[in-house]
Amino acid sequence: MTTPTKEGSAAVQARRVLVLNSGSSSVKYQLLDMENRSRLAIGLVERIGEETSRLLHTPLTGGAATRERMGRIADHEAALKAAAEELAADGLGLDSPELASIGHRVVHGGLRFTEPTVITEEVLAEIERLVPVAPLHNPANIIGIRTAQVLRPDLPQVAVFDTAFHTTMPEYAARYAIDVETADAHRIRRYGFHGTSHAYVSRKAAELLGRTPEEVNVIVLHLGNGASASAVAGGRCVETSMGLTPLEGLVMGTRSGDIDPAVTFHLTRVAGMSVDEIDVLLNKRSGLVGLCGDNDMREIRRRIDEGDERAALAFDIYVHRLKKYIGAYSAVLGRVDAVVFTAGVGENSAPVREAAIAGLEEFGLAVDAGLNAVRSGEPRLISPDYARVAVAVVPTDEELEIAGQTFALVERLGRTAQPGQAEPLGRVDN
Ligand SMILES: Nc1ncnc2c1ncn2[C@@H]1O[C@H](COP(=O)(O)OP(=O)(O)O)[C@@H](O)[C@H]1O
Ligand SMILES: CC(=O)OP(=O)(O)O
Ligand SMILES: [Mg+2]
Repeated sequence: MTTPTKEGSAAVQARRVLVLNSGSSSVKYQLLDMENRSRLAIGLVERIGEETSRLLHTPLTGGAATRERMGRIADHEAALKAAAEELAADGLGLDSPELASIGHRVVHGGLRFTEPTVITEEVLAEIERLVPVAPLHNPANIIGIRTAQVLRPDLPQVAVFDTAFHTTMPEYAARYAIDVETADAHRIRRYGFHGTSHAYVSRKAAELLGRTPEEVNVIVLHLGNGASASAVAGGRCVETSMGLTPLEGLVMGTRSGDIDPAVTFHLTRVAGMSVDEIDVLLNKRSGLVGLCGDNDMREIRRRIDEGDERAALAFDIYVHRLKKYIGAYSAVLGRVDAVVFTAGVGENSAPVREAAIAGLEEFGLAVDAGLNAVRSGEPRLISPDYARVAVAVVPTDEELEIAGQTFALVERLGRTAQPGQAEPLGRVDN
């Protein structure tokens, strides 16, 4: 993209993309140069709204060190403004004519958004409409977008949706077996999340195997604080574990994953809990934290090493659920070329990977202890040569993927726009 300078004379190449990943209480951001797909700066604002907010900012050019700001950052708007100040202090301010676009991770896009989308008022209204099915995520995404629009009203803002990759799921995988009229009236179905990660990781896994994405069937296990599994056949998602909301499926840091839905009626009737209380219970006080009081796998492993039985049981429940999904998705795919671990737990916890694959030799799966113990930021195989199915660790990079999709879209639109017609960018609706 070419952007006029402030003087309106010579033009500079706008090749930078700022990526914003706004979570319920945090904002992660990265500024990337898409000329060579390199990072210029990365940062994180956490515990937004608390007295103990913290901003960590790392410039990646010029060798400067990480900077830390402690103390209350009231809301997502303040967080983003603080991040913009840090970037400006490194000479990477958002007012730069080199900035081509701001790419936003948006968690719930329903069925409508299957591609990266330039954000218009109408697109924002749709993201807003989906708040009830992504209450922890979409509101934060909306504030991130609104604040970025104020900071750079002239730039196209692009939404990249967690749900987009999963829209290829066949109807029989996406539809719940409940009354069709009720489901359709309220758009109740499996949407799936973490799609940007599942897409990126499944593609990288094919590369690791020396094949094209079209040639391989893979099971991706995205194990972060939120966790989800997906079955990807020939580059297309055919099944995933998260559902209408990011609550279903695997055991997560604070979310229960699969339970009998009748647990909710039961709690209403016998414990007198309200719907909102049950929502908090299942989303924030369940999963690993509900089982043992900790949601960080490092801490859980440390406690297990000290003989803590609650931590050991939480670990076993977490791994048992993973194993069930590996088995189920092996059946769904018929032939599996690779099982791939990614995100914080998947990339770093050798004990989780070992335990999840243990006993699956009949499925052609095995882990080599030596390879599994290697720590690396690179995609790598951890299965022995004799194993029929590869087991791999592939670090995810949602920000790079969002930046790539954002930049490709604004470049495409920049090319199709007529000279002097830059303005309609903001109204493109796809
Ligand atoms: N070295 C490690 N060993 C084991 N688990 C780790 C390690 N580093 C991070 N984790 C796990 O990864 C989780 C965070 O994963 P991440 O993908 O960053 O989550 P999110 O993006 O959802 O915030 C932590 O809560 C912790 O359980
Ligand atoms: C959708 C989801 O669960 O996201 P995260 O893992 O970032 O909470
Ligand atoms: Mg994540």
